[in-house]
Amino acid sequence: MTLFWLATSAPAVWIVFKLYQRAVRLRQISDLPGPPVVSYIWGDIFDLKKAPVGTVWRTWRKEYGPTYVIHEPLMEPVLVVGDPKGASHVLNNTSIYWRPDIDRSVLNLWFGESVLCSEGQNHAERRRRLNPAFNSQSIKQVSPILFDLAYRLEAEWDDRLGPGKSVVIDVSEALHGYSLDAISMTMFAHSVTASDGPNSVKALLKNISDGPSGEDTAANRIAAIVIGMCPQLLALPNPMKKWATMLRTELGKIAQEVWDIGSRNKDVGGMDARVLEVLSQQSKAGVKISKADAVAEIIGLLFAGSETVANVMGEFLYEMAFQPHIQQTLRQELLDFEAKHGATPSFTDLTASGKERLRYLDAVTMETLRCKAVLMDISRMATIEDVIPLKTPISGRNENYIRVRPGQTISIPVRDGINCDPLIWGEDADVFRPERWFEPGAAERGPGLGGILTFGDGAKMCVGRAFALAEFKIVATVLIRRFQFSLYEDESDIDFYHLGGNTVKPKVRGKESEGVRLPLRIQRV
Ligand code: HEM
Repeated sequence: MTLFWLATSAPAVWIVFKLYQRAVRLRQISDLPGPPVVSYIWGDIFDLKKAPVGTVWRTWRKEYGPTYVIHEPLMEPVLVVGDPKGASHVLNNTSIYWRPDIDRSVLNLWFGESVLCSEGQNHAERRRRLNPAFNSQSIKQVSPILFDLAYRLEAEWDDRLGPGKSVVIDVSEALHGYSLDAISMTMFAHSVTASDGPNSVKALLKNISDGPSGEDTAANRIAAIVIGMCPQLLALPNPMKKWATMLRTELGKIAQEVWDIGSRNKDVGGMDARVLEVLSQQSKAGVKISKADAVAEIIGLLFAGSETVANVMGEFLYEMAFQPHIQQTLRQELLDFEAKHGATPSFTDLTASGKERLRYLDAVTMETLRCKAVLMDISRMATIEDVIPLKTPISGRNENYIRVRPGQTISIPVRDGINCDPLIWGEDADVFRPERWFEPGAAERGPGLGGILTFGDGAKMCVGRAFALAEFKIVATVLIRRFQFSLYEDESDIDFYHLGGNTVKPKVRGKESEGVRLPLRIQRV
């Protein structure tokens, strides 16, 4: 009887305890400004996710200032810290602020135990192991592969053009293929696009990045709420798990194969294996790296390193089509370089600093990263009580700090947030204007690398940032030098949405149900 009573009442006690903790957190920040609650059951989050980029977050920042509160389902409060000093505090105190439990559980389900879902000492060790694969020397070594892939893309689009004057291409799909091969052929000596099987890895990754829970139905919302309260339930059968299992099986096969080959060979068929190389070197030096560990890192890197870069490059091309004068100025800089040096820019030219640098390309790159950050926000959860210092006092409170309780979720808005805050970037913060990077002190204005939070900040700052920058500049210079991009008259209105794996992706306005697409008209220069 006692056992029966315990078994039936334990879940109820657990739910009451969780709700009590929530009420305490809510009370702590309940007098903060923020949008009126649209629904006590669903909170603000579902509507927020459906809104096109550039709408809701911006309105809230204008109305409530940089620090305010919004709500997840069942009134779970989320503290939005769009204050640069507060954001730095949160991102740089990794012992206090962890990635939220639900994020880590989902990442673990998708990839296994990797750098993306680890914390503390475990995270620091995993990070130390990966860092050498992504340093500048390593990226220089693999840059010829990145150039080859960019020329391959150029040739493919040239073929599509044929004898015609112009052609409309969905650039988002092509760029996805480029970025997947870029990471797999340089870090794992494997071409993902060449190995398209029945469960194509490219399609699987795309499924995950587009969001397994796709449709906004009441059933999916309830499932999200229950899983959010108890991430362990992700272990039960669910559509996300089905995809994750497929992804891990397919990528796992590749990862195991490349791990075996990579630990013996350095260079495989014109490809490289920088990650495998650094992991196996350390393994031989006595650092404990199991095959399962290596496989999880490989899957995680393929995911984190492909769709992010593809999306940012897609948005760059769209902006160039939207602002032809910026496209032309960039092209002219590249043509002038070629005329002066008798060759197109090499990797060294693209990464040069000081007088030697390609000044406008650098400015366009930084402005793209600032305005087109692929992550809407970075989430953290306080593990202990803490006080977050703020630069701008909270509206109506006149205090330049905020006290948070353990378990408090914090959202640091990046896109439409700190990266485009008028208090940091001036009244035209929302405008894509590369020239702002010629102004003195531009790179020190905000928190994070180069004054922007696109790659995060602190110990969890993006490990692949230099690699991503190299890919971006190589593709941008090869394509802009060769093609002119313009808006496709029939489908020129593109909206960007926060989708799937937390990244921003394009959809044609009025044809949203057709999924992620970015059609652009392309002509030879
Ligand atoms: C433009 C492209 C990219 C953007 C905007 C981007 C953005 C980010 C951001 C904001 C974070 C920090 C997340 C957090 O603090 O919770 C991050 C982490 C990470 N990124 Fe990237 N990323 C890009 C490209 C890449 C590439 C090319 C790779 C790998 C080749 C990569 C691998 C990772 C990994 C492994 C982490 C986790 C780092 C850690 O936890 O220590 N990313 N990225």
